[in-house]
Amino acid sequence: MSVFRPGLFKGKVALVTGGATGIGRAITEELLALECRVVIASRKEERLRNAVQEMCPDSSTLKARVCNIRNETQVKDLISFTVSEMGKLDFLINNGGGQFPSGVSEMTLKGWNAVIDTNLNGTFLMCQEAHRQWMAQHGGVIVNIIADMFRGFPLMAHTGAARAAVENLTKSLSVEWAEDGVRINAVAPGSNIYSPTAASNYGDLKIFEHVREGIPMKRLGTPQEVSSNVCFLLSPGAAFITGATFKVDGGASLYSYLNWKIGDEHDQTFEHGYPIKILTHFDLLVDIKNRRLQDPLTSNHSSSSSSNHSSSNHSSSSSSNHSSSNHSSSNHSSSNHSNHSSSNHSNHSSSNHSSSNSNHT
Ligand SMILES: CCC/C=C/C(=O)SCCNC(=O)CCNC(=O)[C@H](O)C(C)(C)COP(=O)([O-])OP(=O)([O-])OC[C@H]1O[C@@H](n2cnc3c(N)ncnc32)[C@H](O)[C@@H]1OP(=O)([O-])[O-]
Ligand SMILES: NC(=O)C1=CN([C@@H]2O[C@H](COP(=O)(O)OP(=O)(O)OC[C@H]3O[C@@H](n4cnc5c(N)ncnc54)[C@H](OP(=O)(O)O)[C@@H]3O)[C@@H](O)[C@H]2O)C=CC1
Repeated sequence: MSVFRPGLFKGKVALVTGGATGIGRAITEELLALECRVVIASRKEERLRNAVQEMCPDSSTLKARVCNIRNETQVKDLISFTVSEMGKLDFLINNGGGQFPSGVSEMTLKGWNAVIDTNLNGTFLMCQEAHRQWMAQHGGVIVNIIADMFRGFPLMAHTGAARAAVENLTKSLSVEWAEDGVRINAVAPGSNIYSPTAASNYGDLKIFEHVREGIPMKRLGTPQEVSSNVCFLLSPGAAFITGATFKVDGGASLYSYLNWKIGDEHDQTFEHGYPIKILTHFDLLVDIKNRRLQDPLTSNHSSSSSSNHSSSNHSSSSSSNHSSSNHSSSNHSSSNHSNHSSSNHSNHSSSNHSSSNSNHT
C-alpha cells in the first residue's frame, strides 16, 4: 500500500538495511508495492528468510543477504551481490541500526563502540561502497535513517552522537557527490515509532506508550509513516532536495516535555555536583545492572534491581495518582550516582516534580 502512484519505482532497485523488521520492513513493503525490486540485508538470516517468504515467496522482486554493516568485507559483498543479482543499485536506505539505553557513566567503551560502529561507521561503509561500486558512475538516491537527537539524547548518548554525525555526513556527501548525480538525505523518526521488534529491543512492549505524553499529536507514529517520507525522498518529487533532514515525529522534537523532566527546584537538588531528582522521558527505571528497562507501572521500585544501585530511601515515595512520580529519583540518580544518594532525597512525592522543595535542602 502506498499514497504514491502505482508503478512509481518500476525498473528501480533498492537496498534496505534492516529491511526485515519494523521501519525497514514497511519501507520494503512500500517499495515493492511501487514495483521497485528490493534487496534487504541484516545480521539475522532467519529474520531475512521469513521476511522474503512473507513479502515475496518466489523471491522474484525481493532478495536477502546477511550483512553486518559494521563489517567492511560483508558490506562490500552486499553491494556487489545487489549489483550482480539485480543489475543495478538506484536507492540505498540505511535503516539498520539501534542502541541500548544507558547512562554514560555506566557505559563501557565496548558498548559505546558497538553503537558508534553500527550507526555511524556502518552507514559510512554502506554509503562509501554503494558510491564506489555503482553510484559514482550511475547516480542514485540515499536515505539515512537517524533519530531524534536534536536536543541531545539522554540515556542514549552514544546513538545521539552517532546519529548527529550521520546527519553531518549526509550534508557532506550531498555536496561531494552532487556532481555524480547522487542525492542523499536523512529521515529522523521520533522516539515514538512503534513496532514489536523495536519495542522488544528494550525488553518492554509497552515502552512506546510511555513516550506518548511527549508527543504533541498524542499518538505514536507508524513505520508506514516513516516509509512514505522515505519514498517521497526517493521519488522525482524530491529531485531538488539533497542534504536535508526530514523529521517524522508528530512534533515531538519541538516539545520540551519529551526531554528530561526536571523539577522546578532543580537548582537546589544538586549534591556533590550530581542531579538527584531527574526523570527520563521514558518514565522508566533503567536497570543498568541487569541490562533491561523496568516499567514503574508494573514493577516494585524497591525491588532488587534498584537496591543494588541506590539507597532504599528512593523506594519510599508516596505519590499515588501519578505512578511515574514514584521514580522521580529513578534511573539517573539511583543507578548512576548511587554513591551520592542520601536520606535527604527520600519522600519524593510530587507528581509534577516541582513541589516538596523541602526534601532537598
Ligand atoms: C523508545 C526509544 C526509541 C527507540 C529507538 C530505536 O532505535 S528502536 C530500534 C531498536 N532496535 C535496535 O536497537 C536493534 C539493534 N540493536 C542492537 O543490536 C544493539 O543494541 C547494539 C547496537 C548494541 C549491538 O549489540 P551487539 O550485541 O551486536 O553488540 P556487541 O556484542 O558487539 O557488543 C555489545 C556491547 O555493547 C554493550 N551492550 C549491548 N547491549 C547492552 C545493554 N542492553 N545494556 C548495556 N550494555 C549493552 C556491552 O558493552 C556489550 O558488550 P558485552 O558486555 O556483552 O561484552
Ligand atoms: N522505532 C523508533 O521509534 C525509532 C527507530 N529509529 C531507528 O530506525 C531504524 C529502524 O528501527 P526499527 O525498525 O524501529 O527497529 P528494529 O529493531 O525493528 O530494526 C532494527 C533493524 O536493524 C537491523 N540491524 C541492527 N544492527 C545491524 C547491523 N549491525 N547490521 C545490519 N543490520 C542491523 C536489525 O536486523 P538484525 O537484528 O537482523 O541485524 C533490524 O532489522 C534503526 O536505525 C533505529 O535505531 C530511530 C529513532 C526512533
